[in-house]
Amino acid sequence: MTNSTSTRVTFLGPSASFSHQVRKHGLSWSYNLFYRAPFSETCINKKQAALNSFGKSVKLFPSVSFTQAFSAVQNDSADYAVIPFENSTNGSVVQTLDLLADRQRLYKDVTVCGEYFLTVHHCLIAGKPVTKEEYGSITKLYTHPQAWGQCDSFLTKNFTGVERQDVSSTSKATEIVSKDTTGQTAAIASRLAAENYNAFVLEENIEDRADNTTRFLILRNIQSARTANASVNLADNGVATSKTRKTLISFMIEHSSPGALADALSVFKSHGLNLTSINSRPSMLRPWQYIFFIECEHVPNSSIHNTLEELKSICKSYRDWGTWIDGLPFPGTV
Ligand SMILES: O=C(O)C(=O)C[C@]1(C(=O)O)C=C[C@@H](O)C=C1
Repeated sequence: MTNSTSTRVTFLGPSASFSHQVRKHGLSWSYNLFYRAPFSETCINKKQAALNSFGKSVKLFPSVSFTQAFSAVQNDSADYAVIPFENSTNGSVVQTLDLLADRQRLYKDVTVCGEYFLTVHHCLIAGKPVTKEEYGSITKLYTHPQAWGQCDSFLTKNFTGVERQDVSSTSKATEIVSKDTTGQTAAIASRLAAENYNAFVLEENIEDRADNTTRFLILRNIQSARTANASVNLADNGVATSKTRKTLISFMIEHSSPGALADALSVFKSHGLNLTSINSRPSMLRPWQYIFFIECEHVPNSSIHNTLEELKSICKSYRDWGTWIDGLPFPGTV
């Protein structure tokens, strides 16, 4: 697929999805991933230097689904995958949580090694110019399921009762509507996607909130020697050392035991660890049993290992998804 000297990064395709833009805009995640002490502190462009020090060029390739991106990391055909985890307006990306639940143990070597926050601005896009007065001619809308909830007010105001078609990505939605010159279909996607598929932006910034932001996780294969140096290196003495770390774990508890979840959570409390997210998905073993996902933040070189060992000892099943450098530029901001 690509030559072995390039770093292979997969994203939700086709071109110009938001996942793709993480890599286009987001050298900073590669900065966090690839930052290693050996390169010169005097480099003018440290981000580029980080990439150079990694010694590889980056080859991007699209996956048709998040499932395919997870598989690409597991079977070592991608070094990294960029996967949306949560959106500040619409909440958790359930498809991603279901892959992280990994009920069939298909992704046993997949681990999280970084994160990236992308401000997401949506546009209404069509294959021909349509004025606001003509919106009534649009009978079908296309986008990724996550985007509907991010543009709810706009859709309620302008497109109540109009058919909605889920598609695999916002860029796919744009590709579809770009071929329709009747003015009867429209997509919700980025301006970049409209430009990429020569489609028309009918309206910009249709998201409910101007601060609409999606957090993406960066995945790698824990067995891969190709990316071993890119995992969060807790021994580094560079910029990265001072930044907060995040750790994601998934676990199941004994559901019939009263207080089992409270016991699990109190492990974090007793070690003074702040939880930054908590999610659950059905276990699929029995109705009303859940897999829980917890993220906590901690300072470098903290006793996180002891905390996790304690948690593991009281859980029915347990998985450590990895530790990475907090991607927020400043606490509480994006
Ligand atoms: O469809 C895309 O463009 C994606 O990258 C997926 C995705 C998501 O699943 O959250 C990413 C960012 C936006 O929140 C909307 C869609």
